[in-house]
Amino acid sequence: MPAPSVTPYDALLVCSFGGPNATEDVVPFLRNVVRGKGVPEERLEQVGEHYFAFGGRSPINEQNLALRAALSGELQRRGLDLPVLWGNRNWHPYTVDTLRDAHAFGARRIIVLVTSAYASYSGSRQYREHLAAAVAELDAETGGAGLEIDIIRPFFNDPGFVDANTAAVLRAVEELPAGEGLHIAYVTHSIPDTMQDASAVTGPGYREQHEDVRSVIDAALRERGLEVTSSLSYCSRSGDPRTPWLEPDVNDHLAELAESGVRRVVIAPIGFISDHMEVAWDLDTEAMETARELGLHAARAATAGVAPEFVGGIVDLVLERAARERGEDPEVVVRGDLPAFPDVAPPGSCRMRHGEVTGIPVLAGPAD
Ligand SMILES: CC1=C(CCC(=O)O)c2cc3nc(cc4[nH]c(cc5[nH]c(cc1n2)c(C)c5CCC(=O)O)c(CCC(=O)O)c4C)C(CCC(=O)O)=C3C
Ligand SMILES: [Fe+2]
Repeated sequence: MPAPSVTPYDALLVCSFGGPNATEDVVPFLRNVVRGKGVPEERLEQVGEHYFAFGGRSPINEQNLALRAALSGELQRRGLDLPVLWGNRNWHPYTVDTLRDAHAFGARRIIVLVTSAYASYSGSRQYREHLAAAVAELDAETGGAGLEIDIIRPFFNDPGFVDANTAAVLRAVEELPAGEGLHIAYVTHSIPDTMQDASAVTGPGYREQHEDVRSVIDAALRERGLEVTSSLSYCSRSGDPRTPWLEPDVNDHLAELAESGVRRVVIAPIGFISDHMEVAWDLDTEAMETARELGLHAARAATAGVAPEFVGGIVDLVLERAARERGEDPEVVVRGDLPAFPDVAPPGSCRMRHGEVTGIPVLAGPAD
């Protein structure tokens, strides 16, 4: 077996959503996020209040810095020489600025970790539109920067991600008092039904990807003798209230669970990789309060964050892709029943945003 190598890459870019750092950032950040999206003003004001309640500061930036440091540490531990960079879609440091610096320092070929585990318009195609725009902007500035960018495939079924989530659910179960009626409420970000349908055109859809992870974690719990029931519900719905989004909402769902005799519940945010605002507000603040009001014992499972399994899995994915780019045929390991997503998805996948087909240029990459 050849020695692990990051060739042909010059850098790993962590490409994330971004979030405000201070009160005065909140409104311009939100404007960036919803530009052209038709999110009603009342919803924006509501979400603004969530950020203001946290002093105008999203936890997401510190979490991405921690992830960058953990990835750097793991690469160094394995003797791999690959700088790790960070850039965002919606707030500083913007991807284009990070890429401009990387290019000035001589980077030409960059592998990108998009910080969404699941493929859908929001979690994959939109990042590819964003990266294409950044590369085009640099090309225009430099008369052809010649940056080549590859994106790591969606990693929802990567052993590192799944194992980190399994371990987190097990720890959360231990926080609950002993007793009957244990339910694992897996939670993810809701998306419009049209976005769900589009995610399922060329491969397993967004919901189906989550169902796959749910069944792997359930099986791991049962293997340890835990009797559980489980479900998938959704948080953070946005948009026009008349537009259908994936349901049930986690709060409504908790009420149904309490009604049906569930007494102990683990809220497992498998849709998110860190405890950013959706988790801190929609789950830790709102859903946990709902659970308390319903008299449920509830514990929130940790997100993957910088769990060693997760970080190690991402480095494995970098090595896997690098090997393929060198023309080798590396082993590909997944958990669950779904296959690994292709490096470059078939044309037409995840095209639908809110019912309209987007005509925005994209980089070749996962989910299209
Ligand atoms: C699937 C999905 C993920 C999960 C995958 C992933 O992890 O990436 C995700 C993550 C995130 N979403 C985030 C923030 C926001 N998302 C919004 C709006 C929207 N999200 C959507 C989908 C998703 N979003 C959609 C379909 C919309 C409607 C508008 C549109 O079509 O795009 C809005 C506008 C206000 C509102 O209406 O909520 C905000 C502020 C943050 C940062 C949090 C922080 O600051 O800590 C993160 C990580
Ligand atoms: Fe979002």
